[in-house]
Amino acid sequence: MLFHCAMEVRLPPDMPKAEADDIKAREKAYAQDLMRKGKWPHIWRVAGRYANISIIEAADADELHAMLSSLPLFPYMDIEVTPLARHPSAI
Ligand SMILES: O=C(O)CC1=CCC(=O)O1
Repeated sequence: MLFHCAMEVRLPPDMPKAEADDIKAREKAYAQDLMRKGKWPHIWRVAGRYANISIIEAADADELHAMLSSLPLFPYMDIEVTPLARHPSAI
């Protein structure tokens, strides 16, 4: 099933740049691995904010939570999840 995930990143302003750069690099590698596997088909930057809108494929909420909570940035993100169902007008 598909989940709409709105992620807002809030890194502590006093986090050393090297630490922030390392977390961001690990986040990118982890996310791109899921994208290559087809589990993360969309990610869009929210213009003007350190935030993204993503569509993530997971069997259920438990799998989604496992994926999201493994993100290196997870401790520094607010994530709002909306489960998506097929719209009856979709073709
Ligand atoms: O930069 C972000 O929006 C946070 C993020 C989530 C997955 C990713 O690669 O970056």
